[in-house]
Amino acid sequence: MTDTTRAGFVALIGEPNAGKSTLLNRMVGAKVSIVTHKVQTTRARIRGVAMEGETQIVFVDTPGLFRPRRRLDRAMVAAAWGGAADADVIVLLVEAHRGLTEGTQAIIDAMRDRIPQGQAVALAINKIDRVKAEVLLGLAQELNAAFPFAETFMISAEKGYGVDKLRQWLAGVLPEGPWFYPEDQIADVPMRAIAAEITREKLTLRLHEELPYQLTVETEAWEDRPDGSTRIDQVVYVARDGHKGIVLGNKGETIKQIGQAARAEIAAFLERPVHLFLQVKVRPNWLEEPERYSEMGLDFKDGD
Ligand SMILES: Nc1nc2c(ncn2[C@@H]2O[C@H](COP(=O)(O)OP(=O)(O)OP(=O)(O)O)[C@@H](O)[C@H]2O)c(=O)[nH]1
Repeated sequence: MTDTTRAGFVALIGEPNAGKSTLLNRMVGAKVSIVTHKVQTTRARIRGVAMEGETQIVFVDTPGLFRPRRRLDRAMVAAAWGGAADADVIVLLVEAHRGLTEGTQAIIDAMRDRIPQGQAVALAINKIDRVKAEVLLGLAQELNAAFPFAETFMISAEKGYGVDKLRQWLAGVLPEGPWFYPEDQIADVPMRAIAAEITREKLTLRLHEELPYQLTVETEAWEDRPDGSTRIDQVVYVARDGHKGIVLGNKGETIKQIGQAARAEIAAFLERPVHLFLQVKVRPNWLEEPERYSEMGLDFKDGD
C-alpha cells in the first residue's frame, strides 16, 4: 500500500426518524458488513463499515440517542452520550421539513455540555427532497447559529443526494492510522446473509454438540412491508433426514425457540419488527456445493 491509511469512528445522531438508518445504508452501500454483529467494541455497537479510498469509516450506534422510546429529553440524551463523545466525528441529522425542533435543540444543548473541544461535528440537513431550496438556507443559518458545526451538508439519504460528498468529507477528517478491520473481514455481505448467520448462530447455541455440522441457513425471501416490518423466510438445510428431527425437536419446540431468538436479534439489528418464518429441509449434497457457502460468507475450516 502506497498511500497513508486513515480510520476512525463516526456516530450518526439525530431525532428518531431523522433518517440515520437510511443514511447508514447509503454510505455503507446496499450491503452492510458482516462485522456489524460479530465484532463487539468497548465504545459502541458497530453498525457498518464504509471504505472511501484508503480510509476506513466505522459507523457506531449510540442506542439511547438513536432509539428513545418517547420524547428525546435531556436526561436520555445525556445517558446515551458516551458512545457519541468517543467517536472521532459526529454527524447530526436534522429533517429539513421539521427544522430546529425541540428534540434537535436538546441534542445540541447536550453537545455543548459534553463534546470534547476539537471534536468535529458535522450537520447534515436530510430529506431536502421534501422542501424548497429557499427554506434550506435559512435553516442552515439558524442551526449554525445554534452550534459551531464544522461543516454543513444538504442531503437526501433516500435519493442519495449529497451523500458521496459527506462520505468524502468524513474520510478526509478521520485521523491517519491503520485500519480497524482487515480488508477481507469487511467483505460486503448482504443483509440476507447476515440474517442467515444470526439464525445459524442460534442453532449452534441451542443444539451444541447435537448440531449436525452439515447444516446451513439460507434466506429465501425478504419483504420490507409498508407497515414498517420485515418478513423474512429462511430455510435450514440439513444433510440427512435424521437431522431434521433434531433441529425440529419434540413437537417443533426446538425450532420454535431458535426462531424466537433469531427473530429478536434480527429485529434488533434491523431496528424494525421482523416476522421470521423457518423451514427445515433435507438437501443431501449441499456440502458439495462450495459456491453456496462462499456466497453466504460462511468460512468452513477443519474442525468446524
Ligand atoms: N423524503 C425522504 N424521506 C427520507 C429520507 N431519508 C429517510 N427518509 C425516510 O424517513 C423515515 C425514517 O428513516 P430512518 O432511516 O428509519 O430513520 P432513523 O433516524 O434511523 O429512525 P430511528 O431508527 O427511529 O431513529 C423512513 O421512512 C425513510 O424512508 C430522505 O432523504 N427523504
